[in-house]
Amino acid sequence: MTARLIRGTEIAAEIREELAARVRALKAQGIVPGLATILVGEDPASQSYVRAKNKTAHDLGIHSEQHNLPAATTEAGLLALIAACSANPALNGILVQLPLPRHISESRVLAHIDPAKDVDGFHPVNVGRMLLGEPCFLPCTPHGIVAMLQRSGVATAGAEVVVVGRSNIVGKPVAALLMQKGPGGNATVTLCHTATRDMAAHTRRADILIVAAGRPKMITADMVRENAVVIDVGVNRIGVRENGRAILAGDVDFEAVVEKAGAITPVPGGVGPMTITMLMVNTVLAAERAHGLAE
Ligand SMILES: Nc1nc(=O)c2c([nH]1)NC[C@@H]1CN(c3ccc(C(=O)N[C@@H](CCC(=O)O)C(=O)O)cc3)C=[N+]21
Ligand SMILES: [Mg+2]
Repeated sequence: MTARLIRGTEIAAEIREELAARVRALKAQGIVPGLATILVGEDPASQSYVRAKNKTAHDLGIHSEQHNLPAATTEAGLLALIAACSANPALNGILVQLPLPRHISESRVLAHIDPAKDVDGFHPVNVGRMLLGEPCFLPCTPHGIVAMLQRSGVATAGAEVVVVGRSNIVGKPVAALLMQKGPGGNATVTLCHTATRDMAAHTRRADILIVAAGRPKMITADMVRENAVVIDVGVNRIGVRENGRAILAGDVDFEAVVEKAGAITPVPGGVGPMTITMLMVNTVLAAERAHGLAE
């Protein structure tokens, strides 16, 4: 049997519809949620992600401003812009697109964002609160994955979840969310990485396999349990079409794994659109919190 497709595009659209109602409720009180995106340099993939974020914000009626800085921007210059955005009451959310140029310290930059406006959930205070299960901004991709599982009826309680990849923006936080006590959590989580011995022995035991390794098609069918739920976080540009658009591949060998899994996310149209939508969720939540309308 071919796996059921978990369509991020559709789930994200459903969430955005609910969000639009919250934006309307805020506007009825004279509140317009505001998002600042900051991009340093001219990486084409980063440019297209940031454009997509601003467009989605605009479509939802969220005020958004895009700051494009040259690659040669100094760290001090970037910190000054972040301080200005942090002090601007019209802005509820600040997103600094990663990766940053090598001469800028990502950790210093992320720690400079007001935690109350850290809609990416990357500030150390939000990372700590997430681990403690306290109110915070959840990082967008992990939050999107949990929302996607919940809305497609995949039970996580008691499930064997295997995460491949230990990045700060996906692997570590998605493992933390799924092991948390409560709805959307309660899973038994294993995290694999480049030093894991016999990775396939772990992945084959997974009821839910989440792959965020950044290696195109690394998960082959023999590594997947029959009827497993497979969440593919990879967005690898593996070539260019004649029309100039990138050819994308996930970290999962989709054509083979779709025949073995019970459910699978496509690339594109899977986790990616969820990531952008959860950023909007956090921006609206930030606006609600700023006006005492949410915890
Ligand atoms: N501060 C920060 N926050 C981020 O959330 C962040 C970041 N930096 N740096 C890079 C990663 C990557 N990321 C993606 C967002 C959307 C898609 C997405 O929408 N992908 C489409 C395909 C889009 C395409 O054609 O490339 C899809 O999968 O359907 C992918 C990847 C956010 N990131
Ligand atoms: Mg099957």
